[in-house]
Amino acid sequence: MRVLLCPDKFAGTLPAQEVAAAVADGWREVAAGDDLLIRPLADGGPGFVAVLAEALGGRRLPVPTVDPLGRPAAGEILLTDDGVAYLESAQACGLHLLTAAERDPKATTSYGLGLLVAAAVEAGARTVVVGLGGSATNDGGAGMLTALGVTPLDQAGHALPYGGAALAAVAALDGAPRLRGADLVAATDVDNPLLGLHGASNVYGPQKGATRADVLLLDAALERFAAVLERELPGCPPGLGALPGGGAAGGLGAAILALGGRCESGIGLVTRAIGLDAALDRADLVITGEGSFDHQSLRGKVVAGVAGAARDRGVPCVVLAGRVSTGRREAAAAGVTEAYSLVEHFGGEERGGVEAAMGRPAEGLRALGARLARQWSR
Ligand SMILES: Nc1ncnc2c1ncn2[C@@H]1O[C@H](COP(=O)(O)OP(=O)(O)OP(=O)(O)O)[C@@H](O)[C@H]1O
Ligand SMILES: O=C(O)[C@H](O)CO
Repeated sequence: MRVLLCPDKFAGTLPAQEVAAAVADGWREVAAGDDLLIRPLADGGPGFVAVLAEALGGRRLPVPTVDPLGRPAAGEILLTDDGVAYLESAQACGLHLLTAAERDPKATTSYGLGLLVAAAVEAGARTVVVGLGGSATNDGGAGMLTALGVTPLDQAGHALPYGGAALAAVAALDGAPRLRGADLVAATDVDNPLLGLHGASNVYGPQKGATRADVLLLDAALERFAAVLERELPGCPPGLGALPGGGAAGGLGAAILALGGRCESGIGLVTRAIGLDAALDRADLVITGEGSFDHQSLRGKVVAGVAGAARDRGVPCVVLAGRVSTGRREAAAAGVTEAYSLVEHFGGEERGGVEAAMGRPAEGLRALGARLARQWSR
């Protein structure tokens, strides 16, 4: 039997590779002879580089960088033989790098991502693919641009402080981007535009700590910044504020577009790179999953995408998640055959299941892997 294991991360508890490895361990305890295809997934957010490194090979280069508050952070670039560098915004801008009290998109900066891009260019990359998502920043990529040699200035010609709020005073740019002709690609987790009701500040600002008043201020500041980028960067497309993907990672998508780059779907890029379609064609059972399997998952691109693709091929698809809150019927309509939760596995919410699920996720996934093998292996 051929089983395809292609989970997303369990945000906050386990990276996608460890989810897949734990389920595989459990399955093999019961049915060692089965053929397990392990293809962890990512959508541009945390884990993008690690997932691609496993699938593509190449050289992993550690690069010291800074976090959204300017403190040292560990970054990494994946360099492949064909001159493509892959890096991820979450390593420098990630929400997971801050405590809840530190979250403030008025002040957080994407400067650290600029250091990673600069290092990729320095290492000779001809194309730099930047995974976007899971960020704590809403600075329209202003910090990244600064690290690449383009400094936002106020009316008096002074460099602006870091953070999204300062862009309310942006009037001009100084300098030219140091990219040595490299092409930029944003691999985005969402296709929201930079501005407006569906834009970065309104939709993702609150999860980064923005109040209602902050959201209004940040959206207006980004509008002003977009006008400056359009006016001063020769490669910037018109109508920057409305372009799909521009609102990913607090407007980093728009900054990459402004530098003459393009945006594409992160999960689309990852599934192509790892050959997911071919793996699905060969599978007798698909196991996917994520931290929280909820109504958002059914509209999202990772788990819903896998389940839909499995259904199209008539292959059963099982979801394993930390918690499950979808109805059976709506999950079935999306192509999900069965869904299991770690919280239930550990006895349910009333019996300490949440603490156990959060504290010992790999143990629970191993047990669920064994249970699925007992049920499905033939
Ligand atoms: N081991 C676990 N046990 C129980 N719940 C978990 C576990 N790991 C993660 N979660 C829950 O899942 C949530 C994260 O959901 P998930 O992994 O689906 O990502 P997300 O936040 O929806 O981000 P994305 O949009 O990138 O998928 C956490 O906030 C937590 O509530
Ligand atoms: O980082 C963010 O702002 C969200 O994940 C959307 O890209």
